[in-house]
Amino acid sequence: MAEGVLMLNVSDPPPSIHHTSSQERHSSQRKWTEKKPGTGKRKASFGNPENNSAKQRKTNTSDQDLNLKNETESRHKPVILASKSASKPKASPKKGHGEDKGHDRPFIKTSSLFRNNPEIPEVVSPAVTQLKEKVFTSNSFEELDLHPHLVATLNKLFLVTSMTSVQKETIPVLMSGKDAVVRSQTGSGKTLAYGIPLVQSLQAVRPKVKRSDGPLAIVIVPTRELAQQSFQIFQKLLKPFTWIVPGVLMGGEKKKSEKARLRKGINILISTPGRLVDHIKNTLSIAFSAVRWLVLDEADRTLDLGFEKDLTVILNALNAAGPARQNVLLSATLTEGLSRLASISMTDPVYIQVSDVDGSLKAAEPTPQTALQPDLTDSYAIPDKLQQHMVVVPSKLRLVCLAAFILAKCKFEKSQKLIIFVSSCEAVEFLVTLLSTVLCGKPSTTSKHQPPISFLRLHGNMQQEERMEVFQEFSQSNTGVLLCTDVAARGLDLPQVTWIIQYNPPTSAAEYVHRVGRTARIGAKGNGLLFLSPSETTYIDVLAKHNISLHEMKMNDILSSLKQDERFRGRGKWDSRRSAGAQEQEVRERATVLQTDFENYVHGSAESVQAAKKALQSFVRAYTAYPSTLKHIFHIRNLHLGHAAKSFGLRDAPKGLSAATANSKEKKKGKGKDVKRPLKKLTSRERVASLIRSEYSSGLDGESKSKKKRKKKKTNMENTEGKDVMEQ
Ligand SMILES: Nc1ncnc2c1ncn2[C@@H]1O[C@H](COP(=O)(O)OP(=O)(O)OP(=O)(O)O)[C@@H](O)[C@H]1O
Repeated sequence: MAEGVLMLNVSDPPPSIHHTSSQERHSSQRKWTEKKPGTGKRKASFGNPENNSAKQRKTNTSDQDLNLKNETESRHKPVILASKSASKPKASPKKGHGEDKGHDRPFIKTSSLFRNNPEIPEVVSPAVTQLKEKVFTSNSFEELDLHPHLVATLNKLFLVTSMTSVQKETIPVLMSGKDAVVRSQTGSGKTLAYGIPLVQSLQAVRPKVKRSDGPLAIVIVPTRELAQQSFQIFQKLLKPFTWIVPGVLMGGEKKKSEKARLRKGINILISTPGRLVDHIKNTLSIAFSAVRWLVLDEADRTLDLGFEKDLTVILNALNAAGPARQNVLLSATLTEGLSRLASISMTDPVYIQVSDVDGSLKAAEPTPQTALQPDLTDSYAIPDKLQQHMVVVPSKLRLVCLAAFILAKCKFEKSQKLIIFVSSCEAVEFLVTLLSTVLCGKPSTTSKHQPPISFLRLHGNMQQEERMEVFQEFSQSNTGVLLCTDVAARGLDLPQVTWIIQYNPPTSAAEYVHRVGRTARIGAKGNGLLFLSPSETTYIDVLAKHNISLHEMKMNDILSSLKQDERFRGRGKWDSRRSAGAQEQEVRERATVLQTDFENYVHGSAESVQAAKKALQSFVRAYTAYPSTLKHIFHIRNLHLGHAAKSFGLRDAPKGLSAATANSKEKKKGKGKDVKRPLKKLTSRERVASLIRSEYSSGLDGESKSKKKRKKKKTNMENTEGKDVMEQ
């Protein structure tokens, strides 16, 4: 069996699984059932980091049990969610919730949130020298030998005049016809760094490019939203050059209409890898004989486990058909592994990356050892104005801590726009419903006219049309909260995001960099907050190895913001001159009221209990997907199931939770198509690949389902793609 895979099967005797409320008070020794290779099933008592010694517990037992009966009964009514997109969550509140039944529902007391938690360790973030990269240069686009209409488009449509560092280095290299490997920080303008020379080169082709020439450039990106975003950038860049037609292919769109567009002709083809492979295999009219540019944006992701095969098919198809072409690889986190691909698919590429000396970007001409400088490949440049924070939160308190943070930002501060990264689609669905219902459900007594917080969701299991709607809605809004999976981690340029919250830690330092890079773009300010449980705090050492340093925020400071919200007042009458201990007690009481609200909502209907269990299960499954290099930090045996259950509003750890069953259900739906074995038998690399595929799926798997549901009207894409629209 793979390293430390947890057996949490229904067949296991219940006492082996941790439970929270009454059980935890009596069991000082918690036991997991774990199977070790060759030893058969055995029961083992682990030094669970969340399993406190009696001494540690003493520190947390000062709080009283709270009699919350009056406070918690009928606390909130289910509401229609605040925003259009968030108004359609799957597990929407329905009759049957305790709140609807009012006094009929028996009161169930929330077990103490603040007892039996692991001690929060002292966290010392190692000192690191952060790699800094200058964003802007004083050089203007006029200095380059670009078509004047292209320069005018940049000035008037993109409102940009001076080049960023990565543009200054990359554009001349690509205009000279060379291949390039480009690494520069998130939000530094890499899209235009390849888009400008690409358009400059195609507009100069004589005789003029015709639609019927088919693709001259192929741009591969990992997600549909990024494909759409890149397509829109090309539409703008090509405004003066109406004879060159851009087009996008991506999962979730009607293949038939994509085929028709391919037949008519697309000159700059932007696609997710899976969808392009599908057309290579099934669309006769796709021809690569004219392709002279290949761009792999977010190249490290595109080359990742999940997409490796797709990329091989694409490269083979291009190599078989096309003339010599220019190749470009770009990302904020290109590592040395990329050099391998560069060496087989590129000709003497120029490496462009930040210099550690002065923060400027440098282009390194090919040498016999051409590669990203090994001493720099592990260090990721983080935007200068990005404030990075972390908070250590015991599992039981995660949900209230997240909720308190959201309230602090979105209710008591102005113009805050948050992205919250969560490890699974099911958990995103569940949390959006839970948070929007509980946090917006009860009218505030202090601010009656305050608009509700807008919660949106984005993940790989959503219908394509809705994904696009959410993406556009969140892009255009000035405030709100987007809960999402890593499907939104790469490349998306969402304006004015003020906070990135990583509620579940990412599976690599590179993913950390991309997630947090959705804020502080192009010289703007931004903030990041990483949630870690006490057993996960050594993750900061992993990040430090990549020159990433975080400042600690205290959980209690976040929770204290609940004091501003009268809805969570509890039963206490708090004196303004009270002692520090009394203040702490007030915070605890308010947090408990909020947790009780969550639990009352969840246990108010069988449907929401089911949704919570599903979300918990998917969280556990995602926890098994951390790569083996991080297993010493994120090991499933470190999870306390009862405490984790609380963070999904469940009063107790559900029985019969299995890390494997979620995967087998996914199999039936056709996800993880390359992996035939049950999840528990997969290697950790395969588990990561399987999860990545399901998140970044090009949409082929979901096609039949989406076909049934999709309306007949033409999609935005079909209406806006192509010459006709660009001429409008
Ligand atoms: N020269 C420039 N001057 C001002 N703004 C620019 C310039 N070039 C690009 N931008 C803007 O910077 C933002 C970020 O650009 P882009 O999305 O290309 O970054 P990126 O480096 O690809 O980021 P990521 O690594 O996250 O994909 C965009 O809003 C873009 O319009």
